[in-house]
Order: sequence, then structure tokens, then C-alpha cells
Amino acid sequence: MSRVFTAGDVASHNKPGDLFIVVDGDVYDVTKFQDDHPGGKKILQRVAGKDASKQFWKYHNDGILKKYQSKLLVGSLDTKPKPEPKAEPAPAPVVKAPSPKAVAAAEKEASSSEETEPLDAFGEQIPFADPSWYQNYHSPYFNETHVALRAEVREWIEAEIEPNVTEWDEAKLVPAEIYKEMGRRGYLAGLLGVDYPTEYAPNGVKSVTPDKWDLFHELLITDELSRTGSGGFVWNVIGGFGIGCPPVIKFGTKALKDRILPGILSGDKRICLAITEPDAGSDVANLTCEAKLSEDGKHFIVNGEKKWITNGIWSDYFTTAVRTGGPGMNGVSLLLIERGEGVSTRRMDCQGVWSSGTTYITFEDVKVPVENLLGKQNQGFRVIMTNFNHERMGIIIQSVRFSRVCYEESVKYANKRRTFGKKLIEHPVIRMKLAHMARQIEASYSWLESLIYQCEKMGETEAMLRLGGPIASLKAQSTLTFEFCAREASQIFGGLSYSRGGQGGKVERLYRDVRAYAIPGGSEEIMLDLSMRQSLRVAKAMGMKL
Ligand code: HEM
Repeated sequence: MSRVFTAGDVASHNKPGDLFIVVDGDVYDVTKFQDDHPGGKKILQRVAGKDASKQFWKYHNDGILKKYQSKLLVGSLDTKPKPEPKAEPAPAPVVKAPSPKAVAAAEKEASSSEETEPLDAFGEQIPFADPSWYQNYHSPYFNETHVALRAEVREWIEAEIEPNVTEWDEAKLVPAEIYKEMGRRGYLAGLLGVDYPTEYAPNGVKSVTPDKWDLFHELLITDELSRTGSGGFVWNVIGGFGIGCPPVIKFGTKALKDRILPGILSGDKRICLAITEPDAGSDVANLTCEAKLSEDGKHFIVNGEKKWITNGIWSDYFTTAVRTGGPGMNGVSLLLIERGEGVSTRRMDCQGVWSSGTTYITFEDVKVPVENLLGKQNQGFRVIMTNFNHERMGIIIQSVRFSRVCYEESVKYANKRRTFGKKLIEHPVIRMKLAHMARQIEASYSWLESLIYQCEKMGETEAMLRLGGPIASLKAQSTLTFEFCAREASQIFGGLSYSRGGQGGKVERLYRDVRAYAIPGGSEEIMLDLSMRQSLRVAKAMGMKL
């Protein structure tokens, strides 16, 4: 139970056998925690019975308090200011239905004010640590529905995810309950790059009605999830799903969708995308996993291997690229394989994204009904290409936010760490590092917003043709930015980002996650080359004059 203490009360708990400390007006009983304290017990005993706020913030991030509060908090000081009571929302006035003319006028006024008024400030207001529309800037892309969703997601992340993410990454596992919660909250159904599929996810998302859902809501969910600074966590909850499920909803038969989508979107069943093979990555047209039609024409028999498959070990369904025809891209189909006889999965040990479940899969004489074909036989390449844009956008969103996390952690640390008699932030060399991080982050994010807007406005086919080049280029731009920011943040944190956990923990983890973004979904080299080839080809078709 929470008690109120005077400073004198706390001072009486000043012995190793009875040890209280104060942090920010709250009183913690650390008597039993002393022996487990990673910083040692003596350091706690030195501040026994005292206000240790200054010392505490020197060595820890705010996640620590959230994590340990339930075990150690015993009350607060009588001098701690009371939190402002939340204003009760005024009851909605009873009004008569307005005339159509009044509705039209109000809509006009609302849309013009949307264009002129910036959205309210949100978050900590550290310049460049959040997108500018979080900081009272004007935006043509975001409105009140995005604001509501942002608050909803952030509240959940800060309360349930952030304090545990390091533990989950070390354990290489996120509790299954978290994935189910993604389904219950309606987030999974909102991440498919299509209109919100109410027929398969009738509960929707709490703060946004399905008719208002757009690609900027998708951006927001991924962006806010990525604030955790863990590629493993983000890939665990949306990695396999975000690339494995869109082909099902776009190209699956109605019977297949009716059977499997409700379970997938509610978070009860898991799905992943299985394209890459031990010998075919970015070079998709050369894949060898084969699917032969059975003599009665009712099944495909699948044999082959898939490698580096995100979420594979936990998946019930595998959206799989298989060879159903001759060599090259025109012999490739996409097939939904269900876990069962002949499907084996094993976890792979990788450099980064530890909790994402990177998997090696073998298919041995797996019998798959022909009804599980996604799109037309031997035309899977088109399905895969459509999917790539969506996949790459996800990678871009995460890379830009991870760059921000590296930057944000660095700004906070540089404002408390002192060297040579000054705070780090007072050294020009450190400010220069931050400035180079910020300029790349903001440039990448602005291009991202613009491309999402284009995706929203163009139809799928036009977007696939015209945006493939720019999206590939931005993918390379964002992962290079991420790599740069992880490196610079690591230099700012020094030894703290070389050891795991603690204040430099996010930076250390992200540094390890960089390659998981720079390589999959098309390596930087392939992306940059593709961006030019594709953009020039499209421009030529549209009348470019050289
Ligand atoms: C509620 C009280 C406290 C809790 C729950 C706590 C928890 C922790 C945890 C979990 C770590 C591991 C590193 C990390 O994850 O950040 C740590 C490290 C540390 N703590 Fe505490 N701590 C508390 C109070 C204090 C106080 C009052 C001091 C100083 C007077 C202190 C000094 C340190 C130091 C020096 C380290 C090692 C930092 C490093 O490795 O660079 N802690 N603490």
C-alpha cells in the first residue's frame, strides 16, 4: 500500500538491514534488493535514508523505475507535489441535427483549420527526436485520428513493452500474449497495406474508425513500436506477419481467406514469408524450392529449404515462393503452406534481432492443396514484387525511428555526462555528431512521408511501377542513416554501448541490429542499382527526354 513519509521517517531507514532511498519524491525500500543491485550494495548504502535522485539519474534510464516500481516502491514524500487531477470531459450537449448547409459550412471550416493549425505538441520535445509533427509543426499528412492512435499505441508501449524489451531480447523470445494483444487491439489488421479489413477483424482499432484508416496509421504503429529500440521486438510482432499476410489478403481465394484470416488477424495464429533460400536472396528469380503438381492435380508436393525466415519457428502458415515452372521469374508461384507433416523449422543464431525468431525451414514432400495458391500459377513474381514495396516501407520506417532512438539516447546522455569539466553536449565535436545524425534522419523521414502519400494516392499497380525505384533508394538511404547513427551514438556512449544493458543498452542492441536492415528486403547495393534502373525505365516509358 502506498504510504506518505516525511524526510525524517525516511532518514530512520538508513542501515543495511533497513534501507530506504528517495528518487524524485518517491520512497523505495531497497533492503532486499541490495544484493541484486547490478551497481553494488555499498553504493546504495552510502545514500541510505537520503534523497538519491541526483545519483540515480546519473547511472540509469527512466525504464528502470518503471520496471522496479511494483517491487520496491513503498510510498512518497509528503512534500511531493500532487499530480494535477484530470479534467472530466464535459457531457456532450444535446443538439438538434444541423441542416445540410450548416454541415457543409462546418466541414469547410474544419478542413481549412486542419490546413492552418499545427497539431498539439506530443512527447518530450527534444528537437529531431520525434517527427516534426509531434512538435507543433504544420503537416499536410496527419490529423486528429493519427493523434489519437499515437497516444493509444504509446501508452501501451510505455507501460507494457518498453520495460521488458531488453529481457525479451536476451531471452530471444517475446511472450505469446503480446502478439495476441496486437491482434486484440486490431493493429495486425491495420498493417496490411489495404483498407481496414472489417470482414475479418470486426472489432477494429479503439481510436480510429475503419473508414478513416490510411497508410499513415500504419506508419504510426510501426514507428511507435520501433521507439523500443529493438529490431527483435518489432520483427517479432510485425516482421513475419507484415510481409507474409498481405499476399494472402490480396491474392488468396475467398474460401482460403475466410478459413484462415480471422485466426491470423486476432493474433491466435502466426504467419511468415518464406522466400529467401540458402542460395537465393535478393536474386529471387533463381530460387529452387520446388512444388510439383500431383497426378490427380489436387495438390502440390513441396520440397526445398528456406533460410533467414523471420518468425518461422512460431508460424502456423508460410507464404512461400516455390518453383512450379521452368527457370527464371516466370516459373515462380506463391503458395500458402500450413504447418504439418514434412515441415521442419529450427532457430538460427544471428548477429541481431534476437527475439525475432530467425529460422531455417525444410519442406520434405509437403502436400499442399492447390486452393492454397496465391495468385496465378507461375505468376508469383508479380505478387512478390508488389509485396516488396510494402516490406521495404516497413524497413524504412523502422530504420528511421531506430536512427532517432540512437540520436535521442545520445542527446539525453550528452546532457548529463560530464568530461573534462564540461557536459558532453558542450563539446563541439559531440554537437557535430548529433547534427549529422539529425540532418539525415529528417531528410529520410520527409521522403518517407512523401512516398507514403504517393502510395496512398496511386493504385497498387501504378505504385508498384512508379514507386519501386524511389522506395528502393529510400531503403538504402534509411539503412545507411541507421548505420551512421548507431555508430555515432556508440562513440558518444563509449564503453556504455560496448557492454550490454544499462544506459547504453539500446544503442548496443541497435548496433547489432543494423545488418538485419541493411541486407534483407534487398541489400543496399541492389537497392541503389535498382533505384536507377527502375526509375529510368519508368521515366523512359513516360516520355523522358534526354
Ligand atoms: C530504486 C533504486 C534503484 C534501482 C531499481 C536500480 C537498478 C539498477 C539496475 C537495473 C542497474 C543495471 C544497469 C541498468 O539496467 O541501468 C543498475 C546499475 C547501477 N546503479 Fe542502480 N538502481 C537503483 C538505485 C541506485 C542508486 C541510488 C545509485 C547510486 C547512488 C545506483 C547506482 C548504480 C550504478 C553505479 C550502476 C552501474 C552502472 C553502470 O554499469 O554503468 N543505483 N541499477
